[in-house]
Amino acid sequence: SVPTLLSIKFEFEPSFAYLTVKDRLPTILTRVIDTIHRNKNKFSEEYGEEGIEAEKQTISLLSKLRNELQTDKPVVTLTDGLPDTETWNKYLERHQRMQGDQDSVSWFKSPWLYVECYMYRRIQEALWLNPPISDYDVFNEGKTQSFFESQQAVRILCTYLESINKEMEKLSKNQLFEYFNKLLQVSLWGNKCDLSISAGQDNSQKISPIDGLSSLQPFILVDDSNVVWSTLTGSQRQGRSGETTVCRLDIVLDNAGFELVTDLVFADFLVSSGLVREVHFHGKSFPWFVSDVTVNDFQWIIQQTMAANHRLTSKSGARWHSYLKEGVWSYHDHPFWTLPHEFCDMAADAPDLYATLQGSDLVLFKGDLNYRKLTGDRYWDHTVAFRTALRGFEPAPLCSLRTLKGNVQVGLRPGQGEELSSQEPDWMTSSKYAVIQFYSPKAE
Ligand SMILES: O=P(O)(O)OC[C@H]1O[C@](O)(CO)[C@@H](O)[C@@H]1O
Ligand SMILES: [Mg+2]
Repeated sequence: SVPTLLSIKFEFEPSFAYLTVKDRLPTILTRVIDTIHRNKNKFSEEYGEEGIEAEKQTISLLSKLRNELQTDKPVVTLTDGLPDTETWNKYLERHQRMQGDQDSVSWFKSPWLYVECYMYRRIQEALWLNPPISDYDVFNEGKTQSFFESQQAVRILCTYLESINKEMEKLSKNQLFEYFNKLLQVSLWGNKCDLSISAGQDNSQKISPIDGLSSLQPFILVDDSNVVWSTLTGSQRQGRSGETTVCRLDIVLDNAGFELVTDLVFADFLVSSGLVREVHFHGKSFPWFVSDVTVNDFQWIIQQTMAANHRLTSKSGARWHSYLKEGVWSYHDHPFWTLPHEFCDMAADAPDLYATLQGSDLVLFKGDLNYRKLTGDRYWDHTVAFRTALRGFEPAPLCSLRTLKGNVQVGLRPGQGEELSSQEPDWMTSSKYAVIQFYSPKAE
């Protein structure tokens, strides 16, 4: 049977979920309110009286939201009348029906995944109800700052990439496999740099992303990188016999800043090496979970890389820009990614997006939130098969690249979870451990 959803006050207090809602979410909200207030003059310069009024109204809505959260008030319907508003309100109704009455769905008595996603949607509602500051990205400062504070690591990575590109033609398959593995792991550990777990505090990349890889290897609990490699090379082989079906890769992105650079470097290597013909990137439709990538972040980081006063970094940026212009790379967003839904609901609730992913040869899911949605954020036993936890979500061969920052992990060996719990009680939430976890419906 399917285990229940992770809730906030279920097992024992303080759970990571409980501490998230009790401490980190209010901290994130306070930072948002502070950011808007600090930009009061900017809004009045840009929009005059209207800007000042919008700032005031938005802050009062966000203060009300923080109070509702901290006093465990019932979750309320959205009122901003946007395309996904009804979906959110229906989802609330569904939970209210399941829990029996209107007021039972409250901040601390609801599934963790739901209320955490709901908070970011409510932040957006507060802005969307107050044009002209509707499109203001309350997390932009943190995202740009974390990028600038990762500059040294960005340069090291682009220098490494350019050195590979220089000798690409001469590389043997084994050498190609070595570089593939390294850059896959760099993208994996890039996921440590999310600003939600740090409640907006600096969480940029300080150490060299390449040199540290071997010391991090023992912390990869599930490593399916070999199957990812054979999936890519398998698809390519068909291409080489003249059929034009070489691999299409989709990357469901997570955080902006350094993590996005690691994803772009990996995608660049796969295209330059001929392992992949095209890459489709999937981002969020609005600012989400503090640091998740939006279209503005995606374009900004490529521009910043192009404009870098470091020759090899700007060379990489220029190539990325040309990939976008030529259509080798494309950026997409879909409202489904900013809903609280488990991915096993995608085929029914977002059939267009499911069909899009079915056109891919491999879908990479970056990060912890995507993993929680892949597995339904439920109390699965650690030894349950990844396929079981996916509950029918199998649009294409897929792989999660995730550092553990939430209380769900499946596909472990018998005893592996218990052993980790005995050594480190917070092994699932410290982002010290990671997984490269693959599943292919084709393999079944
Ligand atoms: O950016 P990521 O890897 O999805 O991490 C998001 C973080 O936010 C959380 O929701 C906790 O607030 C966890 O999922 C994770 O710790
Ligand atoms: Mg994130």
